[in-house]
Amino acid sequence: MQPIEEVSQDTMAFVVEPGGALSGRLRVPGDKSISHRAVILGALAEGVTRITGFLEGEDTLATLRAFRDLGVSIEGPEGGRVEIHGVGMQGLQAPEEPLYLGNSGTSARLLAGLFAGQSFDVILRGDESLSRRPMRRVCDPLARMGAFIETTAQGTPPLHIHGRQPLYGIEYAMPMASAQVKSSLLLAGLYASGRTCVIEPAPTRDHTERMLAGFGYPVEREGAKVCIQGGGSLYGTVVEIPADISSAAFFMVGAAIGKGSDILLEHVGINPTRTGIVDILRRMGADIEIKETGVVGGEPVAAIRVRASRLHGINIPEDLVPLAIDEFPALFVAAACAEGETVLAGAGELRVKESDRIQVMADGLQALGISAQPTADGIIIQGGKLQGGEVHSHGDHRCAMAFAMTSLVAKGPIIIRDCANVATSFPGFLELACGAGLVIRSRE
Ligand SMILES: O=C(O)C1=C[C@@H](OP(=O)(O)O)[C@@H](O)[C@H](O)C1
Ligand SMILES: C=C(OP(=O)(O)O)C(=O)O
Repeated sequence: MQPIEEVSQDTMAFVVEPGGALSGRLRVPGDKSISHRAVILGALAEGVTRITGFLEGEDTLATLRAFRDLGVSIEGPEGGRVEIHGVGMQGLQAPEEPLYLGNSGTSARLLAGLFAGQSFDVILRGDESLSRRPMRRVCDPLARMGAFIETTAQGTPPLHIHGRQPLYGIEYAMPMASAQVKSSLLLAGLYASGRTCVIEPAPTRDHTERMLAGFGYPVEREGAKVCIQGGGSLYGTVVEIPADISSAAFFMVGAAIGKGSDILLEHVGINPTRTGIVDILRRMGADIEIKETGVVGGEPVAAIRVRASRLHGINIPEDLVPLAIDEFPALFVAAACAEGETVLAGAGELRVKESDRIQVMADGLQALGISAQPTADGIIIQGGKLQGGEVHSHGDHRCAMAFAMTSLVAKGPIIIRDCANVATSFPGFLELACGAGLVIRSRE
């Protein structure tokens, strides 16, 4: 295995030229959340799991590498295909070294839950950004289940997860709407005695629950409460992963704002816990057509057509926030191009993602001449004319790709700094964006 580059190469910039329009048919890479879960459950299953559409991005490759380091035999990925020879619930082996998870919060939080129930110790580490992400949100409830996990004094990684701790099922009402926290506890719950129940303050993505069922593990849902009984088994299966709506989101926004644009995004996952972007853009006046084309791996998929239209500012309903949580950098760009004011509140979680996405986007939009006022848990954006200029993504993949879309309406060239992490969720973004009509190149 190649040595892993632990210090991010923060030198890569995108340069985008003004103008252009998006057109054609695009298929963005596989869903990141579903790809992580397919590897995790495939590794724990009895028998072989065959995955297609796997996201070959750095985040999901970090999860895959972690299981190889725990003795799981995994073939691929090659063209999105991965074959996992599951070792069963008790078959993971102690890793020789700490596991390096790069930029991936999902890997750190989900694996913390899973490893809490093992018979060996594991240390989880990450890059600069992951080393700042809050982990008490999983470590505290896991401790209530009997886990023993050490963090830094700030509650951040590295995480030292001590094995050989008997776990007990609990009922936990999450203080924040987080699919990572829910999934972490459910994975620990597989190893706990009794029932583990998680209550959500608002619906969050439910890929873990759907996929557990797909691997033959019963999951009960009663309203906002999801429960599993520990001690069962998972069975290898076939998992077809749809294109990631969070990656499609950049092109949805680009097509909505770019004069003359008309694109068709193919085979996109439209799980209702992920489609907040569609609801919000439609409320802003976007022209979006959705043609459901089937269900793959327990997830609904669709072709999404977006044509340019005049957008107007809105007050974003708070109940849509968890359903569009990763799409706000792109939505802020839509708001910057809309007529009037867009107000977002109840989205404090954006401040603890790969970057403080409220501040980073506000700074960037201001640098491009837009009035963007951060608040404690949101932002107020006045639509206006975007100028050219220089913005900084602070190593945040979603901010980098969102800023790239501003070129469709900007008056001058834009330099976006620190874009290497785009590969964490969207390998091939530059080529796909170029092919669709964005005038974009990278610069070292
Ligand atoms: O469970 C998941 O796969 C994810 C859940 C969300 O995080 P939170 O659980 O922190 O909201 C999201 O932002 C992240 O990109 C992926
Ligand atoms: C927040 C994200 O991912 P993670 O939490 O896995 O780093 C994201 O991809 O936008």
